[in-house]
Formats: sequence, structure tokens, C-alpha cells
Amino acid sequence: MDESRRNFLGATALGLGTLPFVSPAAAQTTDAAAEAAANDAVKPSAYGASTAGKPLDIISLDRLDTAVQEVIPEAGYQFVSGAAGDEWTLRENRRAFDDFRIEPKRLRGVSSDVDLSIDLLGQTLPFPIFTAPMGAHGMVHEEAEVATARGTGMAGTLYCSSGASHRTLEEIAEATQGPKWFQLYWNNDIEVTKSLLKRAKDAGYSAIVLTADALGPGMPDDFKAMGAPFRQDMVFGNHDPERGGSGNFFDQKVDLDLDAIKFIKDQTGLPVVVKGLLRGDDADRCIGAGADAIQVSNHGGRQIDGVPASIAALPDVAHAVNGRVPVILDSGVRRGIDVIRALAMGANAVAVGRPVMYGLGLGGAQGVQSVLEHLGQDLRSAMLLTGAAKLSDLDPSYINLVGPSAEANRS
Ligand SMILES: Cc1cc2nc3c(=O)[nH]c(=O)nc-3n(C[C@H](O)[C@H](O)[C@H](O)COP(=O)(O)O)c2cc1C
Ligand SMILES: O=C(O)C(=O)c1ccccc1
Repeated sequence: MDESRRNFLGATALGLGTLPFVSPAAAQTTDAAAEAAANDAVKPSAYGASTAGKPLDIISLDRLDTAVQEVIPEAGYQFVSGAAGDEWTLRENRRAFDDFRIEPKRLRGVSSDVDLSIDLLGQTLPFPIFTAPMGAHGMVHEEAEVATARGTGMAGTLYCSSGASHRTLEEIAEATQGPKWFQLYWNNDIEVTKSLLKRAKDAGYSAIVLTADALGPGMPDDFKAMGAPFRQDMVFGNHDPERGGSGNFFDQKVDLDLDAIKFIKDQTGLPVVVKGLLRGDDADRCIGAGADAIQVSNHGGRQIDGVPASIAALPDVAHAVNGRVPVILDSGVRRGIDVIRALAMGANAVAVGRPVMYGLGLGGAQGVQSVLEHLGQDLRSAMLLTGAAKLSDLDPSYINLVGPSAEANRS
């Protein structure tokens, strides 16, 4: 391996300090992982990341959280599962769905072959659910993003590739037969940013996602308390090998403005999705600046604690967007009824983060496929029980908004 590429944590412009590595030799194989070694399906490496490859029998996505702790290293689990600060926003991302009470419609002749497919920026998805951009999959599985992308493609849906991936964007692009978008973390060196955009376009990504809400990797307290041990043998693969020096993500430009949207469009000719908005006025500004889609998100609660749940922010954003561009929602989506609530309140699709990572740990590519297909099936039965014959039927008439989310949207 090229030594300069190992050096990706050199830049600490974000004040993160030097993040320590876990060397494979020093890393202790966990008891759980040692136990799992007895199981043919799971062969932990020295670090302990999973090598599982099997479909999963899923009861609910929430239950994967407990199961995955048996097969991935403690550091990986703390990194993925945790969130910023007191994790109030993380909890709120789940709780606030309860404010969106479903008011089902009966005897409407809804059949079980409901068409769940959608068109999103010119691509067809089998259901309005896809894999959110997440970095550092090597913390969870030896095959890292290559397995996640393959599994997402096996489910036929969209893989959004993180700009902080452990594998290169080209390797990831090759791994999936399905639609793919590239999420950009803008580098301080504009030549690196341009080169990433060119590489993404050349590799066949069909849209660029500009993440607008992140300062650095999520740093949950429990992960910091472990010394934030990122893996030594992993490389953030979107680093530009030609340029040496620090890796892409850790030299991120944080003072971006609306000009970034036009720049990406000019460089690539691809549609731009702005991810990480929680306000209608921001959505309006971004559309004015050329955004082709808006992703309502609080980054799974991993960046700033104390902000509202994504679902609570959705009505205001959807109202401002007013159908001009597609709206995507992520953060806390775990069940079919959550997808119904999001779509009824104006989203066109949802993205899912942590459950996909847990599927990756528990079953590799096949586990990822199981997670996405499970949610698709759960949506299908939720549609029947809600009495909605097609996705376009879903509108606010199916929802009674109560509690804090109703208060927040009363204006
Ligand atoms: C481990 C992890 C890594 C993430 N990395 C990125 C990233 O590189 N870029 C990005 O835009 N969002 C990133 N996110 C945020 C997700 O795209 C998404 O907003 C969030 O996970 C959705 O919430 P959920 O996990 O509750 O589904 C990450 C989330 C997790 C859990
Ligand atoms: O942790 C995150 O949320 C995130 O965006 C990220 C950034 C860099 C590396 C890994 C994850």
C-alpha cells in the first residue's frame, strides 16, 4: 500500500485532534467475535470486523441493533450506533414519528400488488427506499462499501456512496448493478474536489449529493471514550492518490455557500441533491441556486444535538419546496409506517442509515439486501392496512399531526 495514502488523518483542520488508530495486532478480538469464529458464516479478522455473508431472517430492523453487537467490534458498534452530544436528537428521530398519527381509510378496494416503484431523478427504484451515504464501512465488515453497494444493487435500489468511504468510488461503482449517487465532502484543495467530481462522473454515478450539515465524522461520547479507534489498515478510498497528503474527508471545507451547487453542476452536468436541511427557507434558497432535490436530514443525530427530528422538520420543508423538486427524508426510518408518514407529508423517498450497516455486519451483501427488502415488504403491508392504493394517494389527509411536531409546525 502506498504509504502516503495511509496518512489520511494528517489534516486536523476541524480541530478533531489526532484520531488514534487501532493496529490490527494490538486490537483484541472480542469475546463475541471469538465465539462467532466457531460459526462458519462469520470469520472475524484480527480486528474483528465481520466477514459474514448470508441472508437475514428479519423480525424488525430495531432488533438488528442487539444482534449486530455479537459480530462486530465494540468500536465499530459505538461509532455507528451513537450520535452527537446527549443523543437527544437521535432519540427524537424515533419519537417524533409518533406525532404523525395514521388515519387509515377502509373498504377502498386496495390490492396487495400495490406498485411501490418510483422514479427519482430519472432512475427507477423498486420501492421509495434507498441506502443513505455512510462512511467507514470497514469498521463493520471486511468487504466494506463494496458489499453494501452490491447488496443494495441486489435489492434493486439506489446506493448513495459516501465521500468518506473506505473503498474507492470506482470499486464501489463496479460493485452495484443498481442506480448510484456520489456524496461529496468538499475538499479544501479545489483540485481534489474537481478530481473527485470527475472521477464520480466517469464511474457512472448519476447524481452528486452535497452534504451541508457535517463538520467531521460522528463522534459519539462512547466512541470518544474508547479513544476513537479508527482502523489503521483502512484507507479512506476517495482520497486522490495523485495528490498525496491528507485524505479527502479530513481536509473538508466547511464554509461552503450556495455557489457550491452551481459549481458541481458546471463541473459534472449531473443533478445535485442537497442533504442535511431542516428548514423551509434553506430549501427555497437551494432550489433557487439550482438544487435538483432536497434531502431533509439531521445526519442521524450525529452532527449537532438539539435539532428537531427530520420527520418533524419535513412539513415546513415540503411546504416551501411545493413540488418543485423531489424531497428525500432520512434519520430514524425503521418501519413501513415511517415511510408512509414521510411520503404522506411530502417526501418522495426515504434513505436508511444504521440498519443497513447492521445488515452489512450480520450478513454482508446479502444482509444489506435483506434489510432493504424487509423494509420494502413492511411498506407493502403498511400500504394495505392504511388503505392507500398507490404511493401518489398518500397525502396529509392520512395523517393527524399531534404533540410537539404539531406545535412546531403551527404557523
Ligand atoms: C456510521 C455512519 C456514517 C455516516 N457517514 C455519512 C457520510 O459519510 N456522509 C453523509 O452525508 N452522511 C453520513 N451519515 C448520515 C447518513 O447519511 C444518514 O443521514 C443517517 O444515518 C440517517 O439516519 P439513520 O441512521 O437513523 O437511518 C452517516 C451515518 C452513519 C450512521
Ligand atoms: O460519521 C459520520 O456521520 C460521517 O459523516 C463520517 C465522516 C467521515 C468518516 C466516517 C463517517
